[in-house]
Amino acid sequence: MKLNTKNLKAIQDLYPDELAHCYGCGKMNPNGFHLKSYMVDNETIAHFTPEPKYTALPGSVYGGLLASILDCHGTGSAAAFVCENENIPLDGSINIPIRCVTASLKVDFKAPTQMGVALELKGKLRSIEGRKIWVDMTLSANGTICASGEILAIRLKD
Ligand SMILES: CCCCCCCCCC(=O)SCCNC(=O)CCNC(=O)[C@H](O)C(C)(C)COP(=O)(O)OP(=O)(O)OC[C@H]1O[C@@H](n2cnc3c(N)ncnc32)[C@H](O)[C@@H]1OP(=O)(O)O
Repeated sequence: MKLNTKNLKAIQDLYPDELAHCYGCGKMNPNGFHLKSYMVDNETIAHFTPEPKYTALPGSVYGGLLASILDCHGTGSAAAFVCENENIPLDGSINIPIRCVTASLKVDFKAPTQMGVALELKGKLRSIEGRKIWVDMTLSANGTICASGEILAIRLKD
């Protein structure tokens, strides 16, 4: 189902400009994917429609692309969950002061991912332990979960 983002701020758009050059999600990278993740009811959600050049077998999406967008959805989700935990607003009133990078990313490919449709990524917080944030993710096409992922994101020191 299409997410109405009219009154929502993308987590990645709250990164300060100097930290927004990531190929997967940075708003300052003119050649990147510009993945945008949103916090909705204690879970994170993003939609992304791959271009046909990211083909694996004809009609299905290349797994490396799926891992890339799960990576960026995961770090964005981790930052957002820390913000929620620390009552830092995600409404765009400030840039978020939390920076998280990927230490570990696991992806299980469960079914071929159909090309030509909007993929839906969801993230749920598993736990926060000090600087370590674990997020569980799914990636669906047409309502079918095609991949699941788990990320360990590390909050960078100030
Ligand atoms: C500024 C970012 C803005 C947003 C950009 C979007 C990012 C998009 C997603 C990406 O592609 S990020 C790029 C890919 N990732 C990297 O390049 C990270 C490379 N690794 C590092 O820079 C460091 O290893 C890292 C910052 C993750 C950790 O180094 P630190 O010196 O800050 O911490 P430390 O090594 O003490 O680890 C902190 C904790 O995490 C644990 N840890 C670190 N790496 C781990 C690992 N791989 N598996 C399991 N645990 C791990 C480590 O054991 C420790 O646990 P404890 O606190 O319990 O002792």
